[in-house]
Amino acid sequence: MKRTLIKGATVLTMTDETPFTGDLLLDGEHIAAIRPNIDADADEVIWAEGMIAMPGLINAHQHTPMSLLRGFSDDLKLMDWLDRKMLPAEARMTPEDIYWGAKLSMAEMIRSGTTAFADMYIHMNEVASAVEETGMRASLTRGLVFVAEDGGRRMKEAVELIDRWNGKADGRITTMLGPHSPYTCQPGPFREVIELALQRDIPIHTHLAETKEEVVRIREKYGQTPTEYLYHLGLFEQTHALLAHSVHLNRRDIRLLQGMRGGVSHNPVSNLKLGCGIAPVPDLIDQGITVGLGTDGAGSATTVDMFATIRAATWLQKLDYGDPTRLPAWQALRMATLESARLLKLDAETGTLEAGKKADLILIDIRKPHLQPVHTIQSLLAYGADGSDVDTTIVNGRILMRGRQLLTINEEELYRQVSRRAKRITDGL
Ligand SMILES: CSC[C@H]1O[C@@H](n2cnc3c(O)ncnc32)[C@H](O)[C@@H]1O
Ligand SMILES: [Zn+2]
Repeated sequence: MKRTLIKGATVLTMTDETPFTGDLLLDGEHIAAIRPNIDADADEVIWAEGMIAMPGLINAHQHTPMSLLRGFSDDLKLMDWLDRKMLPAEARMTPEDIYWGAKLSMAEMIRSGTTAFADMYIHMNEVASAVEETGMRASLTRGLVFVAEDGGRRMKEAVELIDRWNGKADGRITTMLGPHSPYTCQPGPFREVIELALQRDIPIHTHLAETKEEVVRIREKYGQTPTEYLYHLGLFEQTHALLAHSVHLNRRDIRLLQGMRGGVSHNPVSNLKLGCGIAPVPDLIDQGITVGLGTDGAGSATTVDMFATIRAATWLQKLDYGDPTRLPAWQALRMATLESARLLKLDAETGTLEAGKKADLILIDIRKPHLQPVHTIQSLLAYGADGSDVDTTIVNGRILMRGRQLLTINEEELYRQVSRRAKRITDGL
């Protein structure tokens, strides 16, 4: 097993707010030790003076292949964007397109310090292959829309994905079930998915209350809010549910989520760009609900840089409340690490730097004008850093990027493939 020694970093474990100067010893997939000074034999030594070592960021809501649709359709309302632009483009995507789109997202994520993500899309076998090759950690979900109308094909694919990939790629791949949303999944199929999730102990990944239009649609159809709809289907009783967005929740909705397993992925950049609204993040946290951070797909958010997401999350709450004490830097960083890990059920393995946990970590180069001088590390990370400040990305003890060179992805070939495929998919739409 390979041993890697990282020397002289400013270590922010994310277990508490106090950084220290020290070393990390990685033994195979795990962190073997973290302390001020480690003298040990290692196969590789990384000299990390001037760098912050912290847990890799965890993107709790992605649609990785949508990077092929980045910039294809902007400045539309969600339902128009989805129905008129995304769905027709997705109908043209081949499994190979999905593979290259997913890889493009993974290149961007590794480059900007993300080590794990939750993904929901179609042709997920190809996404899984890309995860296996790039070395990232992921929780994968076959998105389920209108399953009552396809003779069981999508449900079959969802189950096949779980059977084929759960626990694979050295345990880096886990799986979920993905009823897309209250407005695309009718009560019968949604209930079936919940039962299956319970039988097989698989978490559920879904979208909830993203727009006002969704709230109106669900009220017209079922006489309930989207949250009440999912509550009455039994989603929050026993399943671990990852709820993307949860922007339009009233007080009663928030009470219905109290005590749930799982929690909410807040996706501020996507919400801002689609004009969806501001999620009630402080109220959710006050009620003890886990809130992590995600980007959503690049088709809506344009960027999947989690540093941009952290910054947007804090600014949005400060603006919304007219109060700069809301969602401070430390809390936003915790959302992007440990809280997101909880949403993916990966908090025993990642989300903080601790001996015994998986070696998923990043080194951020702060020898740059916009990251000096250093008063408070968490302030620099949340308000000043960009993904491009990440120097090194390590997942499961394997170095995926070093000195900003990707080691598991051929970028030249990647850009050739995606530009050709993106043109074909969107031509004339
Ligand atoms: C069936 S796979 C997932 C499905 O979700 C669509 N999608 C991407 N972003 C969003 C969003 O913000 N809200 C709702 N649906 C979204 C994507 O285009 C796929 O069709
Ligand atoms: Zn989404």
